Amino acid sequence: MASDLGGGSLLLAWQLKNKRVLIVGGGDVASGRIESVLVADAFITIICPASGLHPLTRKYIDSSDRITYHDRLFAGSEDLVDVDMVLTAVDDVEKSREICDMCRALRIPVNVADIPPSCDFYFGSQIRDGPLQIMISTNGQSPKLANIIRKRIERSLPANAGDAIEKVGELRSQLKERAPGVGGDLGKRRMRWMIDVCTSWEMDELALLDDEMMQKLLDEGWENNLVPKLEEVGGKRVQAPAGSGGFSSQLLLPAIGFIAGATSMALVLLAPRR
Ligand SMILES: C[C@@]1(CC(=O)O)C2=NC(=C\c3[nH]c(c(CCC(=O)O)c3CC(=O)O)Cc3[nH]c(c(CC(=O)O)c3CCC(=O)O)/C=C3\N/C(=C\2)[C@@H](CCC(=O)O)[C@]3(C)CC(=O)O)/[C@H]1CCC(=O)O
Ligand SMILES: NC(=O)c1ccc[n+]([C@@H]2O[C@H](COP(=O)([O-])OP(=O)(O)OC[C@H]3O[C@@H](n4cnc5c(N)ncnc54)[C@H](O)[C@@H]3O)[C@@H](O)[C@H]2O)c1
Repeated sequence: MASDLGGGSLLLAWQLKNKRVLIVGGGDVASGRIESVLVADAFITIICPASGLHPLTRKYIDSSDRITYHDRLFAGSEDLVDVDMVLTAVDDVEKSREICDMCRALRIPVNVADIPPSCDFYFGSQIRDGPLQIMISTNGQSPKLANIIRKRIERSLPANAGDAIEKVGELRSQLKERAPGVGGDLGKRRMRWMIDVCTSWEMDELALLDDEMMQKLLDEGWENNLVPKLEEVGGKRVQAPAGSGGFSSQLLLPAIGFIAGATSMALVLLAPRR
């Protein structure tokens, strides 16, 4: 119901590839920002006196060709030219506010680590497993609880979710090459078939897909509008070690854990603000 909506933030997977991110500050918090931004394939400029660099920040500067480093204090709006995003993590509240005001005037999205009202977006506690990305946000209420909840969710995830997603991604792109086009009846059939594959195969089975199996799945499955089983495309289930409770319980327990993790995350994300 529309009247129940509000009080949250927009959750997105922001595509930063080859965009320019300015990080002001080089301490502990900045080093975490650098990692988050490098994962997203952006170009980074760091402005911070060398005396304030955290060892991790120094390591990133020395090892990444995506980072341009300036050994000085933030100089003013000339540092904001051609910048797509600004992250400040400095121990100087007045300077932080000043940088935020300049960014807002230039309409550059900005995050100020120590002043939530000066943030256009917040960071969150992150889980990454290949293409799987989970962010836990408490919408500014309790970063430490976000960190604790992340650890619980991490423990409950299926071991090979990242592999399964990668394989399904490959299958999807091969299917789109075989049956190209956007929208229309073909698009609907493509989506229906992908949904059927993902729901009728277990996560462990999807993680086993190789090129040959994908080819068979497309030749025999997609072309005939059906979903063959793992064995029918030449795959073999991995035998559970003796005494482990067998294959189905091996799959079932992580699945229950995942649903619990996802539910707890949803509860956190949807919890009303105080
Ligand atoms: C999730 C995480 C991501 C990351 O930074 O990468 C993150 N903070 C993390 C840790 C952490 N931060 C702080 C503590 C000390 C304990 C505590 O205060 O709880 C710890 C815990 C620790 O260090 O273990 C202190 C703190 N944080 C903020 C302020 C300013 C303020 O609130 O006024 C103060 C000083 C408060 C004061 O002076 O008292 C503000 C923000 N911190 C956010 C994110 C955004 C909201 C996230 C959300 O709503 O969930 C937001 C709003 C802005 C932003 O940073 O984007 C990362 C955990 C990653 C992980 O380990 O998994
Ligand atoms: N958002 C969060 O998760 C979070 C967590 C902990 C602390 N904080 C807050 O974030 C801020 C940064 O924390 P930190 O632990 O990285 O601090 P820090 O002291 O380790 O680092 C601050 C850095 O800013 C640099 N700096 C100061 N003024 C500058 C300027 N004008 N131009 C360029 N660089 C400048 C310093 O040289 C230093 O490298 C603090 O105010 C802290 O209270 C935020």
